[in-house]
Amino acid sequence: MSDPADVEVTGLSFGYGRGGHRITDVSLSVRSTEVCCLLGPNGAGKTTLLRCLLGLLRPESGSVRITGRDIDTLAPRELARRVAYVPQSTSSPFPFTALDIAVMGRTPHLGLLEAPGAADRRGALAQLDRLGIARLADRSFAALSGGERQLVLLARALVQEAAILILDEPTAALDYGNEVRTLHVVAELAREGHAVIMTTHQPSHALTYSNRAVLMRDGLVIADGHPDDVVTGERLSDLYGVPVHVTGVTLPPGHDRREVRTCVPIPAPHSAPLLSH
Ligand SMILES: Nc1ncnc2c1ncn2[C@@H]1O[C@H](COP(=O)(O)OP(=O)(O)OP(=O)(O)O)[C@@H](O)[C@H]1O
Repeated sequence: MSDPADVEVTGLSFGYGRGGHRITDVSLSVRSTEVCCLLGPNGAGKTTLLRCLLGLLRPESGSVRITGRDIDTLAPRELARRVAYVPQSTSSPFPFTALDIAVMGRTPHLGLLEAPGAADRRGALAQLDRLGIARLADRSFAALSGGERQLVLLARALVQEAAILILDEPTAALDYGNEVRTLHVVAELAREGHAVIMTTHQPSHALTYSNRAVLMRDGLVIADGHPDDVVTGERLSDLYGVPVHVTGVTLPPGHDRREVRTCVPIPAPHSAPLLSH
């Protein structure tokens, strides 16, 4: 028998009360070294699925196994050593610095009343540095921009040293440079052996940085496979209801990869480019 998948979801269904929105019969397994991008329109159920994977929502039926263990058998600290989560956005009413927030990622590794020590703070600083934000270490978390906060929360997740990373739109608030740098780190983490599940509204993220894409609509998984097979112009056009073209772009010589694929919207018929003044 092969090793258990890092995350194995089988026949999972969940609904927000009677007549509320639902996800239905979702099965998904994501293994070490995979970056799995969850794509789908607003309200498709992506965050709901992530919250079920984290044990924050209790499914009506089906199971979630984390590194071979049923999630219901894992105590919160055990779960936190296995899975780190970066939510869409968070603030803090308390006067924590960015470094304080990042150090909180050590909590599942500390004793009950143990405070983080110098080594924990050094480790957290190293992760802030990996994401290019060491300069923010002593700034108040509450006073950071949305994008800066997002990077600090990602640093906290890295400090947690969990094998599984669950990222809800991790680049939504980032400028272009930070978006690309963050996705490079995500791909690097998968190469190091992590399993990453991330939601995104950018199909190009799946095409360029992931090796697995899952498309969701109305609470159902409608496609699951390698991004080259799943993230096609036809599928995206159907999923988002707008015409989209997926194409390969040849990179200049000197790069590891010769081609990356990306997607572009097809302009409305008879639309000329806008004139510049
Ligand atoms: N706490 C809640 N109570 C009731 N309904 C909810 C709750 N949270 C989400 N929903 C509904 O469930 C559906 C799926 O929401 P979810 O946040 O999972 O979608 P999503 O795919 O992550 O969307 P987005 O891309 O906009 O973040 C939505 O219609 C939403 O209104």
